[in-house]
Formats: sequence, C-alpha cells, structure tokens
Amino acid sequence: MASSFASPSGFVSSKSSASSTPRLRISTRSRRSKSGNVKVVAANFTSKKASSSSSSPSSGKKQQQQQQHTQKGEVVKFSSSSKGRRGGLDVESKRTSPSKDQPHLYFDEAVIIVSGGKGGDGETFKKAKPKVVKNSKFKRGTQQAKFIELPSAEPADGGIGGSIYIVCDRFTDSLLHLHERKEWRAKRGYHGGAAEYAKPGRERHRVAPEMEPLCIKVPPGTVIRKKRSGELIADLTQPGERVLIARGGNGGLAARRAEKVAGSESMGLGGRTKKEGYADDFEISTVEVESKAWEATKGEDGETMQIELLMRVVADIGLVGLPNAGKSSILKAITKASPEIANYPFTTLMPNLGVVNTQKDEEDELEKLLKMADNGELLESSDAKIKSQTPTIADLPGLIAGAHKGKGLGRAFLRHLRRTNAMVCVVDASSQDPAGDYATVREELRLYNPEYVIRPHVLCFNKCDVEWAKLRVPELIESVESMDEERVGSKPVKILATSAVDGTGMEELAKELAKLMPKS
Ligand SMILES: Nc1nc2c(ncn2[C@@H]2O[C@H](COP(=O)(O)OP(=O)(O)OP(=O)(O)O)[C@@H](O)[C@H]2O)c(=O)[nH]1
Ligand SMILES: [Mg+2]
Repeated sequence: MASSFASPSGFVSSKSSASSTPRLRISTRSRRSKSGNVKVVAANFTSKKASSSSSSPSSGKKQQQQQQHTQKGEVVKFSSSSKGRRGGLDVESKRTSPSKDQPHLYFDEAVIIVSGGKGGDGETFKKAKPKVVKNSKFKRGTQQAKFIELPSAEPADGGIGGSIYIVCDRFTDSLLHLHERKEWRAKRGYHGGAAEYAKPGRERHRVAPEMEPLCIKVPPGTVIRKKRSGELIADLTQPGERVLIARGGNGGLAARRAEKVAGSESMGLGGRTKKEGYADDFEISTVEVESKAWEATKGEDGETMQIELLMRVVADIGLVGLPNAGKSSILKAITKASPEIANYPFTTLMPNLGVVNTQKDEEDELEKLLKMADNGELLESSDAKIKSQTPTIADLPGLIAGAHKGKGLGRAFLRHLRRTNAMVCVVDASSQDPAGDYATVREELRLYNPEYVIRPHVLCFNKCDVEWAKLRVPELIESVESMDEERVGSKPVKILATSAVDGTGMEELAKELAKLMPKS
C-alpha cells in the first residue's frame, strides 16, 4: 500500500466522468505545475453540450463560468477564453496524495529510495591559481617589487558526498512524511576547488570537507529493511539512535595527487615540477588511480538503496476491545493523552500513546529521577526504575470479528501490539453480550498471533456507571472464568468494573498496570 503514490497522469478516469452529464475525453498532454498539481493543457470535450457550446457563441459565457466536479478533489474548469482552443478546458487537479486522504492506511509503512551524495571532483591545476600579494617592503625608487607571487595553492581532492542517516526521533509519531517524498538524495560533496571556502577561516585544505549528512527522522519503533532482499538493517527503538543507510561517494583526486600515485614526477602539470614550491608530505589517497590519471578525477557516486520502513509503536501495554467500548476514554482517564472520543465505531484510526500517571507518593521520587536524567547523573538502575513506574499505554483502533482476515480496519494495526508486555481488554458492560464481546476480541488476537493471548491481561468491564450494567458484572465474571482457554487464551490477571466517565476503577487499573511492568 505504501507504494501507491498519486499518479500524475491519472487525473480523470472514465468512471469518474460517468456521474457528470458531459462525457470527457481528455488528451493526456499534461504538465506538472510548480505546486505539483496537474494541469491539462489541452483536452477534447466530446459531449453534446460541449459541441453546442463551441458552435453557439452566446452560451459561451455561461460555459466559461461553469465548473464541473468530476472526481473528489478535482475541478474541471470550462474555459473558452483560451485562444485557439475554443471548447478547451482546464483541469486543475487538487487531488491530494492518498497518504493525506487516508493517513491511517499509510502512517506506519513507507518505501523510499535513498541515495548518498556524489563525491566532489578533484581540483585541476588550472583552478589552483598562484596567489599574488602586495609587497609591504615596496618603495618607489628601490629594487623591491610591488607584488609577490606566492607559490600556487596545492590542488585539493573532492570531498565525500553527504551520507544518509535514519534517526530515531522522539517527536516524530508516524511515517507519513516519507510519503511526500519518494527519493531522498543527500547533497553532492564539495569540489576540490571549494576546499578553500568550505570551512570558516578560509584555510586551504588538501581535501575538501565532507558534506553534511541528510538525516531522515522516524518515530521510535521503526524497523528498516532492504526492499528487495528483506534484509534487516535496523530496528530503532531508542530516541537518538541513528543508522547509516547510504554512504556518500568518495571525492575525486586532485591533479597533483593523481600525478604522484601514477609515479610520474616528470609529468609536472602546468610546467611545474615537484620541487617548485610543493610540499612532499601530502598523504597518498588509497583510492586506486588508473595509469595516466594524473588529471583530476571525478567524484564517485553515492550508495543507492530502496528501503522499506515499518513502524510498530513502542508501548508497554496495549488497549484492545471492540469499537466504542471506551478504550480511548480509559486512555484519557489514566494518562495525560487527549485522544478523540465519540459515540461511533472506529473513532480511533491510528494508535494513541499515553504515559500512565503514577501514584502521588511516587510522583516526587519520579520527578527527582527525571531531574537526574536531565542532568546526566542517572544510573542504569534508576533508568529502569523510571520505566517501571511509567508504563506507556497504546490505545488501538477497535477490533471486530474477522479482523485477522482484514475486516474492519484490517489487520495491519494489530502488529502494534508486538512490542507490548501486557494488554488491557476493554469490554462495554452495557452491550448486548459483553462476555461474547470479550471472547471475540480474544479469539481475534489469537488468530492473528497466538502469542498475544499468552501475555498477561487485565479485563475491564467498562461503562459501569450505567446502573444495570454494573449489576451484570458478577455474572459476567463467572462466564468469563468458565471460558475455554484454548479459545480465548490465558485468563485475565484481574477483572475490574470500571467507568471512564466517573473514574470508577481507574486508580486500581493504573496500579495493576504498574504491577504488569517488568521489575528492574
Ligand atoms: N456511560 C459511559 N460512557 C462511556 C464510558 N467510556 C466511554 N464512553 C462513551 O462511549 C463512547 C465511545 O468511547 P470511545 O472512548 O471513543 O470508545 P473506543 O473504544 O475508543 O472506540 P473506537 O475508537 O471507535 O474503537 C463515547 O461516547 C464515550 O463517551 C463510560 O465509562 N461510561
Ligand atoms: Mg478510540
């Protein structure tokens, strides 16, 4: 799905025009405007209406202002004003990319091509002109020369091209930005001639500096693989981690360096020999030089690779349940997150993350630890302590029967449970069959990944502020406990009657979640 980028040529399909009265046959002479929109330069308008409009000039004005909406986001403007193209029409496609229309289908996957920058070219002798300075001892009438010609600067090798790194960034929460650009190319390396200007101080270097890398930010939990072979490159979970994906190309050799490697001292370029002002202490590049390559060589190409990125949220606990059960409401109640909550199914389309509030008496200690972390005084054990006190919880989209086969929002989002240690199963206690709902959710999890139903989980019978729902809870607990473990997996470690609306059971739930965290 990640590969389905907006096709610039697919602007009006016959299907889309079927709903509109005039039939359009549009020649595909199109060009891409600067903004990326597609503009049809010439198009044939083949409806009766159109042919009449082109034959009767009186109706031309009306036609001029008429706009025909053909497809979502696409506006066809009838325009007879274009000289020599009467009846012609302009199509301005305002179609946005699919990743913008349906972000929930694209936020956790992307395929991109990355290329390291080409190396800079080596410098030739011609470019390295001798420097001429004023002679401070010059006086009229004396033998002193007015200017002194300093030995020409040594030509420099080209710099290495920019490399591409993928960086795990705490503030990036999806891969959607990677859908806006399919190819990522780092900058080309500095040419040898730029060595003098490439760094402040105008100090001339023998090798132009390396080009700065291009860093692509991804959220924690991103797995990077080579597209073709599927080979794993990295699994970035910790913010700040970074991985080199495509190396920039080596810079080309400068003329003099090439001459030295070629071992031909007599081949002094520009009539100069080595003794004339050139130091003997330069390093010899390890890059092999072909014979007679005493002329400056070009920079090498950078590495290119097609990579696939897959994000799995990094959370300790996952909230699962049927749509409308109150998962997002519980997340809101026990964390500072503010997910969208509404009384219709599939309100949540992408996972929401929150950090569970700890108990008041532990808060002071936690604050202390966080301060220590900021000052860099934190020990490994304290780091683990912070983690165990602040479980991260992920609220996932609602599951329905058949989700493992792709029903509802599909199965892709279930992979976001992969990194969790435990789960909270939220069941609407006021629904028709809460015990059946629980069984459905557990079965779907088992069918997707049998390992999911082995993990410890807390069962919340939510919406217990509804009086009659609360009364059903003991009976529901009984039926859950009698369920076949082969079908629904392990039994819940705790069953709670909760209400995200009035806060019943929320404190208890937070405590249970803290218990489910691995001990340091
Ligand atoms: N009475 C009552 N209503 C609740 C409770 N928790 C949630 N609701 C309501 O149930 C509806 C759905 O809540 P959400 O939190 O959006 O449910 P969800 O499980 O996240 O739903 P999806 O995102 O669609 O899967 C909203 O109208 C909430 O106000 C509760 O404890 N009591
Ligand atoms: Mg929700």
